[in-house]
Amino acid sequence: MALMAGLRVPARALLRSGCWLRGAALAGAEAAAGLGAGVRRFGSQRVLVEPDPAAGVAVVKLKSPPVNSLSLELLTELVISLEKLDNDKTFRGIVLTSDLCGVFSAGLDLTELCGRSPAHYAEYWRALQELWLRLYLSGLVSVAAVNGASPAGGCLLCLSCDYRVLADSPSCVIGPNETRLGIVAPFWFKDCMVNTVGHRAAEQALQLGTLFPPAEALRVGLVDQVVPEDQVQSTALAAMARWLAIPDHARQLTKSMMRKPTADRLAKHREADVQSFVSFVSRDSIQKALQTYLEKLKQKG
Ligand SMILES: CCCC/C=C\CC(=O)SCCNC(=O)CCNC(=O)[C@H](O)C(C)(C)COP(=O)(O)OP(=O)(O)OC[C@H]1O[C@@H](n2cnc3c(N)ncnc32)[C@H](O)[C@@H]1OP(=O)(O)O
Repeated sequence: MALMAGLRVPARALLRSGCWLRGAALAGAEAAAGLGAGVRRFGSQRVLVEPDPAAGVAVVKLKSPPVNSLSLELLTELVISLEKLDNDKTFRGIVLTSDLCGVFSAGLDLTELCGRSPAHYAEYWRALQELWLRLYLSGLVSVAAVNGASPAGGCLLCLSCDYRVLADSPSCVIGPNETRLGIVAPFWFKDCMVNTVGHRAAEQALQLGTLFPPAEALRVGLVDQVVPEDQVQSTALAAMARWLAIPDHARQLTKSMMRKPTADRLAKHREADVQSFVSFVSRDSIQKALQTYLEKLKQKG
């Protein structure tokens, strides 16, 4: 383990994909996009917010090493940041990205789903629902700058945004791989997939647990653009400018018209969905499958 700014970060996470070497190039790209030195950042331990008040845009960076897995803490901090931005009239759009190299988000934190109490599972699932509803229905324009792998819950975050830009790198796979872990995506994740790629492609990807490489993700419509790694954030900001050219009230009403029926399916039955998750994840067979998967991940490391 290496110690960095008070965080315990595995050395291999820092070395991943030549992160240190690429840091300078990415900082240059950020500066070119107007988000370099001098910008006052805020946020929390795991969510960094880089505001550009003049543009009305905030870049929201997940920074929960080693892989931005969606722990209860990360979910909670992200909800708080989004709520703040949603309620601040300075901002009209957010770019959601990762502060880590090579990983956007590893999806749900599997340690939250293994060996915990039913009460914990329920609290965790409520936090995930809350994040999804807030992001999916946000009045802000949301662009995902997907600069790393984005399986399962990571893919859900991207699908909840209005537009997706993915880095063109073999490690930047994205998709709903739940079935490969022996678990099942919730119906609202399925709905998001269907709304984005259509029923047939969603069904295949969900059943097979497909992780799409960038070209395939673009072909199927899971992402809107694939660009070189060092252009992900600047491309996301350029896309944002196009979306912000539309008057907010018209765009927001249209977004709500498109998305509210999907969100309402969950919003109206949240507690039943929590209970269904708790009883599913508490099953011995599911606990065993998740533990085996987690152990394999750890052995790989
Ligand atoms: C029940 C219904 C729920 C349905 C909804 C959503 C389901 C999910 O989201 S389940 C999670 C699915 N996610 C995955 O399958 C991704 C698993 N991770 C990976 O494939 C790789 O870690 C990844 C490609 C993201 C990054 O690869 P590397 O850069 O090579 O990192 P490592 O694999 O070495 O991992 C480092 C470290 O992190 C731990 N890890 C990874 N993913 C998770 C996770 N999702 N939850 C918890 N912990 C995770 C991994 O075990 C390593 O730990 P250490 O060995 O202790 O360092």
